[in-house]
Amino acid sequence: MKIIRVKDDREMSKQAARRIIEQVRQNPESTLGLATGGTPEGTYKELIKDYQENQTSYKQIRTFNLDEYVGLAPDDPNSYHFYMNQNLFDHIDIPSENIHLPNGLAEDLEAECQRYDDLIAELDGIDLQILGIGENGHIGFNEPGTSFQSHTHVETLTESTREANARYFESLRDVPTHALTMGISTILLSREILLMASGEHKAEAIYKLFYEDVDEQMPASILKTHDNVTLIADEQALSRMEEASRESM
Ligand SMILES: O=P(O)(O)OC[C@H]1O[C@](O)(CO)[C@@H](O)[C@@H]1O
Repeated sequence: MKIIRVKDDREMSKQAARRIIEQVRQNPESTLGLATGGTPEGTYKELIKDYQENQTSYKQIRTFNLDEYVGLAPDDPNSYHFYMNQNLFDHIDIPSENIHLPNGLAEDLEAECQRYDDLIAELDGIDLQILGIGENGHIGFNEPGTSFQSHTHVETLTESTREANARYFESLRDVPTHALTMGISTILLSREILLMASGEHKAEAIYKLFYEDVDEQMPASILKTHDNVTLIADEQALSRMEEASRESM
């Protein structure tokens, strides 16, 4: 895993945006895998800025988001559909038919998961996948204990994830208990992965990522087996890992 160490969230966002823009320019028909949450917000702002200043076009780009809450409609302000429209899609020239997120309102959730995986495969997979990391090491919504062989599936959210994401909701009670998420094996099929982390609250997860074995209890640890992963992390997120490496010298 390649590591790019940056000063802060702003630098992380710029570095990630730079790589995404390069991908879009080199292959305007790329398929991007996108994430939600706090981590990629600055990156999406940078993409919008670049679109306005340099007219980088997304007309032929296709996107697949990692996850969506079960039970939230696309126009629900807490849904990841809404987040993506507000934070990126409404501000660039991507056609709506090129945008894909799992449908959290599907009547048959199992069939919806299968449809999502089939569509990713049909469109020849993901060229560049953006990932954040949960404080408990989750990627997408794959919580600790999820099989590394998992495909897109319904995940029961842990209390710690619901608490971490409650900041977007009126109260913890409103945070859905389940989500649809690309599985670990779905994520690993991406040809390139950009993992992003910023802030001290991510320091423990990043430390475990490097200092603990590849284990299903630490979902992000599987990324160490992929041959094209770059971690872009800021000083705070790297602090615990760097402290441990200093101590072992
Ligand atoms: O970026 P945050 O808000 O810290 O969340 C970490 C990860 O957890 C999720 O919210 C769950 O999918 C991701 O969107 C994100 O990458």
